[in-house]
Amino acid sequence: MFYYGGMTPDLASAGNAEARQAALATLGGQTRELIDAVVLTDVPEDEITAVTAELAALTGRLRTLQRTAPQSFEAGPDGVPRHPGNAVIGSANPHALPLIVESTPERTVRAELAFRPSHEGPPGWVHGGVSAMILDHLLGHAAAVAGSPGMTGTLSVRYRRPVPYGEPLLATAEHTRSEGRKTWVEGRIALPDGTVLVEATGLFITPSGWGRSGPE
Ligand SMILES: CCCCCCCCCCCCCCCC(=O)SCCNC(=O)CCNC(=O)[C@H](O)C(C)(C)COP(=O)(O)OP(=O)(O)OC[C@H]1O[C@@H](n2cnc3c(N)ncnc32)[C@H](O)[C@@H]1OP(=O)(O)O
Repeated sequence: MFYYGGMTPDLASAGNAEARQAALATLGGQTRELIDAVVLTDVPEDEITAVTAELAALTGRLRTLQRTAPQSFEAGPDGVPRHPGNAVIGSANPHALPLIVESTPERTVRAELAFRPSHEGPPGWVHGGVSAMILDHLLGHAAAVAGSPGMTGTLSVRYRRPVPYGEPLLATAEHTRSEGRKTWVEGRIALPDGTVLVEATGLFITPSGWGRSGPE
């Protein structure tokens, strides 16, 4: 089994932890809704001011108790690793889509996704850095399922066509080769008909301190 640091199958407190993660995921999802509402809102200025005041109060309530340690990778009840704080897959992170990555029996990875209005770069299209972030993560996941978890050393991205938001897309990636601690991976984001919009190659490096099971 592949574990990143801090991901421990602590079954004793699993029930409470699950309830808390579910609550945080719900908060994360509601905050995503808020972010998109802010991006798209056309309400009058006095309403903007009133909502801002309410949000400041809510922010203060959450800030009364803040954790200082990062959220770690952890095993979910189904044994699948998850990382609630992650910027790409984190259910509790409003910045995350969140991406849900599936592995295939051939050890490739895939994720159905739809970008949101808050991911806009050029007007009407997704920001190139956001596409790169998604591909970085997906390529890293492909390296991990191939047995070579690592950190991104190099990521090369080719933007073939503008990426729409609010439409279903498919991201896929696969391991191509490994040499020692270095692993090369390829991936792409495409329309449902297979038209490739963005493609990437990445070199992932297993840091010298890691075993096959991640940081030690
Ligand atoms: C069952 C499974 C389920 C799995 C389910 C969970 C899945 C979970 C998925 C998570 C997916 C996360 C995907 C996001 C991944 C990030 O976002 S990682 C964050 C971005 N990247 C970083 O922050 C990396 C920062 N850099 C570093 O930490 C270090 O420079 C590195 C990359 C670890 C390398 O350090 P090092 O181990 O000391 O490497 P070093 O000994 O200097 O060099 C080793 C070799 O690599 C080469 N190299 C080193 N750096 C580079 C570089 N940047 N470019 C090219 N070559 C390089 C060297 O030339 C050397 O080559 P050789 O001489 O051996 O031929």
